[in-house]
Amino acid sequence: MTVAELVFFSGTMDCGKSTLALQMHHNHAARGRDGVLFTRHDRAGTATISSRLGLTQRAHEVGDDTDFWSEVITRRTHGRAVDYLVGDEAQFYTAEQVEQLARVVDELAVDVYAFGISTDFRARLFPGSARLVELADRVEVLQVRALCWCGARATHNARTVGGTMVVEGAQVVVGDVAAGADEVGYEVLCRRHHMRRMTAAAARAASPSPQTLGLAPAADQGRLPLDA
Ligand SMILES: Nc1ncnc2c1ncn2[C@@H]1O[C@H](COP(=O)(O)OP(=O)(O)O)[C@@H](O)[C@H]1O
Ligand SMILES: Cc1cn([C@H]2C[C@H](O)[C@@H](COP(=O)(O)O)O2)c(=O)[nH]c1=O
Repeated sequence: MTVAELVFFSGTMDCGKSTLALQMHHNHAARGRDGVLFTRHDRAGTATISSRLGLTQRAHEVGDDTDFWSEVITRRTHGRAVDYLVGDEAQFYTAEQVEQLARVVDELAVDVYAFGISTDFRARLFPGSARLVELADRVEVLQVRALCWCGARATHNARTVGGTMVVEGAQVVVGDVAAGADEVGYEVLCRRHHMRRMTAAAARAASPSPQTLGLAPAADQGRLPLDA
């Protein structure tokens, strides 16, 4: 008999979190464990967990009024086992909801696997992610590396409009890394380029063909492309 855990699987956007969430659910369900899926504000729409690899699955949409303790108790009262919860887009959960998740682990012996980005476009922790870092038994960084345009490991999420990084705006704006030219989008960057606000488009503008030369743009002067 293992002790239940609260695990926070964290990484930048587009590093495979939702894919792993659905894989973990599949593997646990295949062994007869009873799990419940939750998400909040998935790009693909309400009450959905979607992976860029093409998997999608229905899930329960978390709202401000969701109480994870009640969610488990109600199901158990109706005869379900509820062995584990999978929570995607956990950065959007409230700090109080993360505390409910910790209580579900400790007092109801339910495993909780939470997936989300840690920091927003300004490199500030989301309140839900901050509480997860504070309370989780383990924080797991995903093994698949999302890469900055320079080839370094991407560690930060930039918000872009037409390829230009913006630093003003609401903390929550649902979007994707593959956004159209005039849309609000996102791009993953290493810290160095996040702090310099140097997106791929900005790097191209600074030096038209850095990849051809095998050198970082002059304005950047540093790591070689794909020197991860
Ligand atoms: N066409 C593709 N071929 C192979 N892998 C892909 C493709 N598109 C996306 N991926 C993989 O899917 C990952 C994104 O998975 P996803 O679960 O949607 O990420 P997250 O939930 O972290 O934003 C990418 O990092 C990449 O490894
Ligand atoms: C950086 C940042 C991201 N978001 C949104 C954008 C996406 O809808 C999700 C992250 O989804 P993914 O599955 O990890 O790709 O978060 C946001 O609202 N605010 C931000 O600062």
